[in-house]
Amino acid sequence: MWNLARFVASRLSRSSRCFSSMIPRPCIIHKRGADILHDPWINKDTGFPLTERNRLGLRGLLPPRVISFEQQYARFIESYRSLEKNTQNELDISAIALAKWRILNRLHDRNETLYFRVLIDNIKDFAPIIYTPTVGLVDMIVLTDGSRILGLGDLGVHGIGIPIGKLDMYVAAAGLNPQRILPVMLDVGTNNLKLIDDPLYLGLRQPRLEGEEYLSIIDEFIKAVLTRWPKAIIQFEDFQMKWAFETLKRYRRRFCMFNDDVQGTAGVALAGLLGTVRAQGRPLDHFPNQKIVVVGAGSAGLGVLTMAVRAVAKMTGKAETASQNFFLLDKDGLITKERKNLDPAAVPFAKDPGQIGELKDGDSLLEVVKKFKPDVLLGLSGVGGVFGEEVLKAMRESGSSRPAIFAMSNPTMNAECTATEAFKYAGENIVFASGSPFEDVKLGEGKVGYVNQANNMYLFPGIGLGALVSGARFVTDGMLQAAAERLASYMTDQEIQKGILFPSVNSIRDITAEVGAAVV
Ligand SMILES: NC(=O)C1=CN([C@@H]2O[C@H](COP(=O)(O)OP(=O)(O)OC[C@H]3O[C@@H](n4cnc5c(N)ncnc54)[C@H](O)[C@@H]3O)[C@@H](O)[C@H]2O)C=CC1
Ligand SMILES: CC(=O)C(=O)O
Ligand SMILES: [Mg+2]
Repeated sequence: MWNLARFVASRLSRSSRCFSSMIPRPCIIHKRGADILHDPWINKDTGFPLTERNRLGLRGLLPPRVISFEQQYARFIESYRSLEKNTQNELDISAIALAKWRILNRLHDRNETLYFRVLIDNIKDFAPIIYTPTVGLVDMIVLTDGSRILGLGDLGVHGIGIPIGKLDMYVAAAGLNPQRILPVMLDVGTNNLKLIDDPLYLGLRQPRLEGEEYLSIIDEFIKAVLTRWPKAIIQFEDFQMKWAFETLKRYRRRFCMFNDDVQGTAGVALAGLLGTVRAQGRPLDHFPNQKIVVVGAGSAGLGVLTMAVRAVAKMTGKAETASQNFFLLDKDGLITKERKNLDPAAVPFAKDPGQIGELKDGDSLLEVVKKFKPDVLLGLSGVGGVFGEEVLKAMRESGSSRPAIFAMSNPTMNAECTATEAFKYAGENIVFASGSPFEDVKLGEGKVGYVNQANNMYLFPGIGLGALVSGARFVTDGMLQAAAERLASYMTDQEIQKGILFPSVNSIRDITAEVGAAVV
C-alpha cells in the first residue's frame, strides 16, 4: 500500500544524501568570484573543487586547500562543541545560548547547505538555539520611521542613529544585555526633498507613505516582531506628531509599548515642574497654582501638558479647571479655541478667549509672558533661540519667586536658549534645565548657575526595565506616573534649593534602578 509518510520520508532521505554529497543544485548561476562566496545559497567555502574555482573565478579568494563537505561539517561541530566546553562553568545561560546562536547564524549567512545539514543532524541540540527560547531573547526594540529626529526634522534612514543611541542608554543605564536589543528604522520614504534629490541617499527616494498604507506597514512590522519576540518591549521614538499619537492610541492596549517622546518626556518634565515648586520653597500641593507656558504643541509639548494637567486634577480633584494655569503656543503663537485647523490633540489645551484677559489667539510668546507672568517657561518647539533676550527679561519681571526656564529642545543648537543667556537675562535666581547638556554657568563671586539636563533619558530606561522585569503586558498610565514621581522625589531638599532638580548623569544606573522598581 502506498504510504504518504514513507514517501515523504524517502524524499527527505534523498535530499539528505543530496546535501551530504554536495550534488550541485539544478540551477544556472550567473555570479562569479566574491559574489559567489557572499551568496550562502550557492557558497561551498573551502569545499569548491579546483575545477570549479578556476571556472568561477575563485582562485586567490579561498585558501588553497580543498576541504570536503564532511571535513567542513566536522570542523564546524568541533568549534561548536569547544564553545560548549569553554562555557560549561559559565552561569549566564542566556549569554551562552546567544553565543551558540551567533555561530550558527554566521554559518547560515555563509553556507546554507552546511548549515541545514548540521541543523538536521543535530536538531535536538540546535532547535532551542535557533528557535524558541533563544530567538525570544530580544528584550527591547527601539523603533523609528525617521520622520522627526530630535529637532532636526525628517532625516529618513539617517535617523537610525537615534534607536541605536537610545538602546546604548538601555545597556549603560538599565544594564540590558547588548545582544538582546534591536534598533529598527522602518523606511517608508522621506518628505525631505534634499534627501530625495540626493543620488547618494541610501533610503527610499520617494515621499513617505501615508494613511492606511503607512499603518499597514507598521501593523505588519509589529506582527512580525511579536511573532518572533513575543516578550519584547517596543519603544516608539521620534515619529512625527500625527503618527506618534495615532500609533500610541492604536497599540498601547495591544502590547507592551510606549512612546518615549510623548510619555517619557512628560514624566521628566513633570519631575522638573514639581522640583521647581520645591525650589521656590513651597509644598508640592502648590503645584496647581503654578503658571506655566508651554512653547511647542507637538508630540512632546502635548505629552507634557497631558501629564501635568492630570497631576493637577489629581491634586485638586477638579478635572474641569485643571488646565487653567497652562498656556500653550505653537509656531503661530498662543493657541485659543478660535484657532482655525487646530490639531484635535491640542484642543483640550486651547484657551477660551473669554478667560485670557487682553490676550488673544496668535499672540506672541513675548506678549504672553508679559501679560500672563508665568512661573515656568517650558520649550519643546525644536527651534533654537525662541527664548530671546526680551522674553527672558520678561520672565525676570514675571513676579515669580523663582522663575524656571526649561529649554528642552534638542540637539544643542535647537535649544530655546543657552544656559548663559537664561541666567544673564532671566536672573541668577532662576532654575534652568535643557534637553542637551550645557556647562554650569559661573555667576561671579563663586556663585554657580546650575544647569540641569531635562531629558527623557532619566526615565525611558527605567520604564523599559520595569516593564521587562515585571513581565507587564502593557505600559499603563500608573506605571508612567510612578516613574515620574520617583524621579521627582530623587533629589534632596538641599540640592533642590541650589537649583539642582535632576541628578547627575553619572548616577543614571541608580536612578534607572529606582525608576524601574517604581514601575514594577
Ligand atoms: N528633552 C527631551 O527629553 C525631549 C526633547 N524633545 C525635543 O522637543 C522638540 C519638539 O519635539 P516634538 O514635539 O516631537 O516636535 P513636533 O514637530 O511634533 O512639534 C514642534 C512644535 O513646536 C511648534 N513650533 C515650531 N516653531 C515654533 C516657534 N517659533 N514658536 C513656538 N512654537 C513653535 C510647532 O508648531 C509644533 O507645535 C524637538 O527638538 C525634540 O528634540 C522631544 C522629546 C524629548
Ligand atoms: C530626547 C528625545 O527623545 C528627543 O529629543 O527626541
Ligand atoms: Mg525622541
